[in-house]
Amino acid sequence: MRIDIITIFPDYFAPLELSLIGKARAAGILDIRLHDLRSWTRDRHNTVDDTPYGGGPGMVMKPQPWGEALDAVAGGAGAPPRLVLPTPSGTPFTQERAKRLSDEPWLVFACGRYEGIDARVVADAERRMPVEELSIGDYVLAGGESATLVIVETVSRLLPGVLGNAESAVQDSFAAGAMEHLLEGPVYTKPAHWRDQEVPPVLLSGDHGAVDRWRRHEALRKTARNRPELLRELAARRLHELERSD
Ligand SMILES: Nc1ccc2ncsc2c1
Repeated sequence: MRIDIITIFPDYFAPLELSLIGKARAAGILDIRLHDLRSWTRDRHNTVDDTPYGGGPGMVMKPQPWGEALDAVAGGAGAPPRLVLPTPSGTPFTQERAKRLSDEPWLVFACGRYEGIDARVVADAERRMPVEELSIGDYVLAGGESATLVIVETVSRLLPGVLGNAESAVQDSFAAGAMEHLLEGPVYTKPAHWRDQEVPPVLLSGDHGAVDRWRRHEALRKTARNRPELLRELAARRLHELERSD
């Protein structure tokens, strides 16, 4: 997979040289390219923003640098990339959406700042490529860079060869499988006794069936406490499956 990231803060993406993603880049599994949006500005101050039409607070990112950046990065011959625009007003980014993005051969991320990017940039891009506006949650960030890091990490770890055998076997909280859609319960490692706390005896019992039951019970408890709506969705899904099988 090729990933292009257009941003005014290329250094923000230094973490993509580390760990699993850094190794995947070195192995040629991932081709991540960073582009400084200011390279496409025309004034001596490298201006990328201006005041919003219609008034209001903050600044809006100008269309001209973005239009020319997307022309240069995504405008070549051949199949266009999918443009991913992280924005608080986007559709929710989920593991399911990450799986779909991981099937794409080429993604381009447009990292907006300030109050956002002039809307004509997306309208212009949609004439040449699919565009996906994604939100990673309902809170205030300074821009799209941290969201892009989250999306790139989530998508990249799904690519063949990125995770080692050990990691890929891990049942992440939201991965498909026996605990699908449940949160992970507590985990333990050596020593069995630490600061007057014991590891739950069932985990030392060697009874794999009992361990599985205990883990599912703890996952249900954690989900009921922290994300009760996931349990309601799980119950509704199971009821739907039962009704279909009747
Ligand atoms: N403030 C904010 C919240 C969510 C989000 N997702 C992608 S960019 C962004 C920015």
